[in-house]
Amino acid sequence: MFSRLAARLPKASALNGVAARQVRNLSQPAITGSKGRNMPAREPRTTAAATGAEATFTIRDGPVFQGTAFGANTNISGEAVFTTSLVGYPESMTDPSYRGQILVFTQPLIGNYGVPSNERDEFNLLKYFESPHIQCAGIVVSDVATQYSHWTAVQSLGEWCASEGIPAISGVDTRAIVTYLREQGSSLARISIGDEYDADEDEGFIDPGQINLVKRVSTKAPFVVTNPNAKFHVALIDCGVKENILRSLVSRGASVTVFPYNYPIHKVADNFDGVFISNGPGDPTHCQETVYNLAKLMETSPIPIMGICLGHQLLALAVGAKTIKLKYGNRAHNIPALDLTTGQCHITSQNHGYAVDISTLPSDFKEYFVNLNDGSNEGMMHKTRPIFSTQFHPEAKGGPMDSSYLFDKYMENVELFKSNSQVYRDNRPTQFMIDILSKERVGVEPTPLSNAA
Ligand SMILES: NC(=O)CC[C@H](N)C(=O)O
Repeated sequence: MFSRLAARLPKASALNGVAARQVRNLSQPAITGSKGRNMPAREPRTTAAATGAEATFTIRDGPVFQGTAFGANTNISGEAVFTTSLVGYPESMTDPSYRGQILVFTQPLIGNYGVPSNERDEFNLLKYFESPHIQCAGIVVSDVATQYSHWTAVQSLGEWCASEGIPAISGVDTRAIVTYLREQGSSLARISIGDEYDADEDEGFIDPGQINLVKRVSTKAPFVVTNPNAKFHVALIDCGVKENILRSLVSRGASVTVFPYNYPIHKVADNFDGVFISNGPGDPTHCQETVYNLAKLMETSPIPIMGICLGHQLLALAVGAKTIKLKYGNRAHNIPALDLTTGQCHITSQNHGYAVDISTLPSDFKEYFVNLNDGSNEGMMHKTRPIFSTQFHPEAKGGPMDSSYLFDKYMENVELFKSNSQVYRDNRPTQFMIDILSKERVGVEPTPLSNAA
């Protein structure tokens, strides 16, 4: 019914942006003894800045755009995708879900509020970034601001890109690029610095859709984000988790143990009050181990589960549904999602190229949210058990906080599960947990992609 309704609605213009709202300021008790979030300092990249050099943005089998470089002096290729968000470039660029992608901004002026510091909050989580490094392969903007002004800014966008080894191009017609991508669908592309890109020297275009990117961004060993006043302990499957997902859980009274994406979670779920599946890059069908583990988990444990974005897609695959690749995806901070249980519309933050094919959902699940722009699926829930997931990002960094109540809903499920649990647990770590707590987070460095992943 709602898909038909959505089909009748006029298509919202992709450029019809609404300013993102302020992110809530969380004031929470100070944390002690937090382990694992101290990523090893990274050696500065050797790539030099290419500021002012000629640069080319080439779409495979498509148009070529000449512009000016303002980031690192290096050539890359990847999937060209566009975001219509007006603000939040530091958050988007550090979101691991953008790994392997060249991010085209439709907002014409980017960089005017600079780049913030890597300051951490009371939970030892990054305050202004969603991971310690830039994750997208490169960026494309119409007009880059070299002068910046903001109380959190410590450097310009160009300086940041150069120090992180990320090429960037400005002075190109991003409207023409987006028009092309909307008509042809998301395409492989290349940023080349210096002489015009020579097709004869084509090294091939890297297709991130063919690579298991989750393996690259997931933690290599379990680590814990501690809330000293935690009432609950949640296990999170890290497929490329954003800092604000961790913060959204920890600030609601949970300590979170973060596991590698392929950790056999069903074997350790007994130690936890809830399981959470994070966002992440690439095609969900690459994560077959995670899908298997989740299916086993749901078969053997009544534990509450919540998933976001890739987490939603993996949960859907685990219950036997299918995922599809969208023509060009949804990347914006103002996408309307209708809650089918209440009839309320929420303005949501999104970044995805794949979606769940809702017609393949098994009968014990129902659709939870639907996208009012294109009718695509935005979430699902189990009909009787505390399991639900969303395609959009309730943690919304950046973006509107309309749907942050979903974390409250999850924590209610976790609380209920814990209080009904037969085994008394006082939040002191089990021997299993002590073993895990002794490990630090293993840093995950951005590495250049190759098709031979
Ligand atoms: N933000 C995400 O988790 C993205 C999920 C998935 N990689 C997609 O593009 O659909």
